[in-house]
Amino acid sequence: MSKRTFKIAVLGGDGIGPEVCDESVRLLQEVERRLAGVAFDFQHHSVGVGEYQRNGNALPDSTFAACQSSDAVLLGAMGLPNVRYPNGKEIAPQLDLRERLKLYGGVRPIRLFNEADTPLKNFGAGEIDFVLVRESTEGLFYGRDAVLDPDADEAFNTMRISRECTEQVCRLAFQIARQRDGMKKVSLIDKANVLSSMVFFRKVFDEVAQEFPDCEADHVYVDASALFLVRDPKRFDVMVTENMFGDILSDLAAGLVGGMGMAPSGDIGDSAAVFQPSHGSAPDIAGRGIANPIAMHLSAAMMLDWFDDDNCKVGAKMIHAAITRVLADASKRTPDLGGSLSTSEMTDEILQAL
Ligand SMILES: NC(=O)C1=CN([C@@H]2O[C@H](COP(=O)(O)OP(=O)(O)OC[C@H]3O[C@@H](n4cnc5c(N)ncnc54)[C@H](O)[C@@H]3O)[C@@H](O)[C@H]2O)C=CC1
Ligand SMILES: CC(C)CC(=O)C(=O)O
Ligand SMILES: [Mg+2]
Repeated sequence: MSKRTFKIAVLGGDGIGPEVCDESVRLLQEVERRLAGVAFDFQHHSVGVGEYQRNGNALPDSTFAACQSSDAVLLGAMGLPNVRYPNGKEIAPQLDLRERLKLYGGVRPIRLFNEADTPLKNFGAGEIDFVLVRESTEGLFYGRDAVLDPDADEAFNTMRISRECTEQVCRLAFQIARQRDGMKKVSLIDKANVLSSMVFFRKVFDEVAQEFPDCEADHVYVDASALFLVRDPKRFDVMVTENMFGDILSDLAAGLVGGMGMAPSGDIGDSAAVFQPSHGSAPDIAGRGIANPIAMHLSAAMMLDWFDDDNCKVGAKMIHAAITRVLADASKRTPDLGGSLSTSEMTDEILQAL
């Protein structure tokens, strides 16, 4: 039987990025061995701060071309707080990737695997379970190219909300709600009480909602949503919001289920996708082999699920089930969650549970 081959561009990046990314490649290779009919062709590329320091370009053209021609990109993390472009901003080629590949949908699932990992009281495994969908190519991040005038007494960044991206991201959110075994409810997180850009976002959301009469459409202001996430996360099924609000709320949401090491992500477009944890390069723990690889592994599972292939979907379920089994035992944790396992020991546990 001939195997279907998926070409995967692997961009480890900076800090703990390569540490967790290499572990996910190891996990995927084991999944590949166990699945009939699927092969993964991993192609590693150097990106991020190291590449910028060596060659002056954090995302070389050849690497971008490789990402374009791959079936998906697996990315660790990029950027370091102390390494900046001459204009003062951090090296963040992951944002260029999202924009250039038109990855409008930043899909960030939040799930509690074990009651031991949440700071909230009275929430058991699976009782915090929602998806935050963040528009990933515009919003307030659109203003990131604004040039700072060193002599000016004020600075501006523009928020862009386009009909095209808003329709796309809202449609994606409703499609996810439809597929999930949940309340089939999409909550728009906005600031339509203050910003006209958000009034427009809400108008487009309400129009898209008409296409999904089987789903409930809800509006929550972003400040109140921060409160509700902490007080009553069960009110959310799928949330959809602009780029910066989603960036902030997705870290808050990660904190409900054990922190950044538990928060996977996929940046989805119509013809490309990048899968990476929601966390950054974590320079405070980089180089010690103690990063939690679960967010990266769950992102890898999202990638398999996104491939239009039944075998890969089985592989995604295998990874999810193995992680669920391992995390059911609260003693199996990396130090961020109070345990003593290293990054590779945590992966070994998951491999054994596959
Ligand atoms: N997608 C990306 O590539 C992202 C890159 N960044 C960049 O990463 C750098 C560091 O940013 P921070 O604000 O410190 O955010 P961060 O997400 O890297 O770290 C925040 C906190 O979470 C912890 N943490 C993160 N991932 C972890 C893991 N897998 N296991 C255990 N603990 C983990 C860190 O140790 C730290 O205490 C910055 O240069 C930032 O711009 C930040 C977020 C996303
Ligand atoms: C460089 C950052 C803006 C990336 C980030 O924080 C994220 O993807 O969540
Ligand atoms: Mg973030």
